[in-house]
Amino acid sequence: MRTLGRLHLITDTRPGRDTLAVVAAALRAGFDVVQVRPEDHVTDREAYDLTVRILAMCRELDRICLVNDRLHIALAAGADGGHVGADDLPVAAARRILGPHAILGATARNPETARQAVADGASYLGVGPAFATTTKAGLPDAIGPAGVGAVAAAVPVPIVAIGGVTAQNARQLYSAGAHAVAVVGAVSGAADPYTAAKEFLA
Ligand SMILES: Cc1ncc(COP(=O)(O)OP(=O)(O)O)c(N)n1
Ligand SMILES: Cc1nc(C(=O)O)sc1CCOP(=O)(O)O
Ligand SMILES: [Mg+2]
Repeated sequence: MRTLGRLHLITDTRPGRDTLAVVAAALRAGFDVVQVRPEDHVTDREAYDLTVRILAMCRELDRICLVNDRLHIALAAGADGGHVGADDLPVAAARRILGPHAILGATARNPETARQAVADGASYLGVGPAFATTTKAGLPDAIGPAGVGAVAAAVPVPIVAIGGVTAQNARQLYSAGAHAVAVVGAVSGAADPYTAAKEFLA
């Protein structure tokens, strides 16, 4: 299995966002991983086409490409793995589908669910919301760097902190034990996504 990078871009396909241009800018700036996260209303065909295009961009620069929720699309496109949360396939089922070598991320918000996800086959955990965010509705309260750190201390797999992450607060999350951060709005919503992505590298 490939080493998981420390900067993950999650795609933003909301109206008004230029998804592919943002992905290109983040990859050019040095982001290591792109997670394709189609909106729920997007058809499988559209999600597949988006994944194929983003996967090609990742392959060109030898970066990792994951697919959120829709593991059949990850497999069909030949992506490196997928990510599941509480409303998706259970982690053990996701592992069976993806096979033993794929990267499989699972959302965990506390040490107990984190340990279970790892026992079930997760190779990394998405942990959050680290800070308040408006990108996704219905999330629980932010757990802060301390909450991220508590999960990191409980499991032996890499922790990817998510939710409200900016170039300014990312350091707190790495210091708390996160291996990586995952970002939507701080790059996608920036007037200049390339410069915004570069700020994370600094
Ligand atoms: C790295 C990472 N962490 C958490 C999530 C959230 O996954 P999930 O809880 O399944 O919510 P959706 O993204 O599917 O709305 C993630 N995608 N990536
Ligand atoms: C998709 C998602 N999942 C989260 C979780 O905590 O599970 S937070 C989130 C959105 C992250 O977007 P932004 O970087 O703009 O805050
Ligand atoms: Mg999900």
